[in-house]
Amino acid sequence: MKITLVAACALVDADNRVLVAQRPEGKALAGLWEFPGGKIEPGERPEESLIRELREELGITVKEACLAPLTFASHGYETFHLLMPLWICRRWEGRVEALEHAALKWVRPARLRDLAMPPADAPLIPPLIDLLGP
Ligand SMILES: Nc1nc2c([nH]c(=O)n2[C@@H]2O[C@H](COP(=O)(O)OP(=O)(O)OP(=O)(O)O)[C@@H](O)[C@H]2O)c(=O)[nH]1
Repeated sequence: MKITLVAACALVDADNRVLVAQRPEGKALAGLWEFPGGKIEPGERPEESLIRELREELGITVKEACLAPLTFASHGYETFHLLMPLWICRRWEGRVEALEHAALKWVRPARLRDLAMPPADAPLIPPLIDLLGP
């Protein structure tokens, strides 16, 4: 089974809310809410790839020093196994915009449980609640 490496980020605002982004129509898992990020391309370090994805998807600039590793997801999908480290980030430049997603929203960590998210993401929620509160 092929392992796909994806770098993802929980952006956290001053009220300890987390940004989630809705996957657009036409893509796998369309309509589900995910953490911004994407596949790590050959030759890229994971942090570089995450910074690139945050710029492409949200239009923000993130410094590597502002990324802190939090946890990871390991999940077997039908055609690949996803290994997805999750960083958290509280500082960035610019204002988030849905450049590639259908919508964005800021949610309290405990409310992530009420959202339709990819199956890989469920184990990411408790560490976020532990860190940020409900
Ligand atoms: N960014 C992100 N991807 C996630 C999350 N959960 C999860 O299962 N994934 C999976 O990780 C992969 C992310 O790849 P991607 O976003 O770069 O690629 P994609 O499916 O849009 O397709 P692409 O091949 O056209 O780039 C997808 O298979 C996606 O379903 C998540 O919270 N954030």
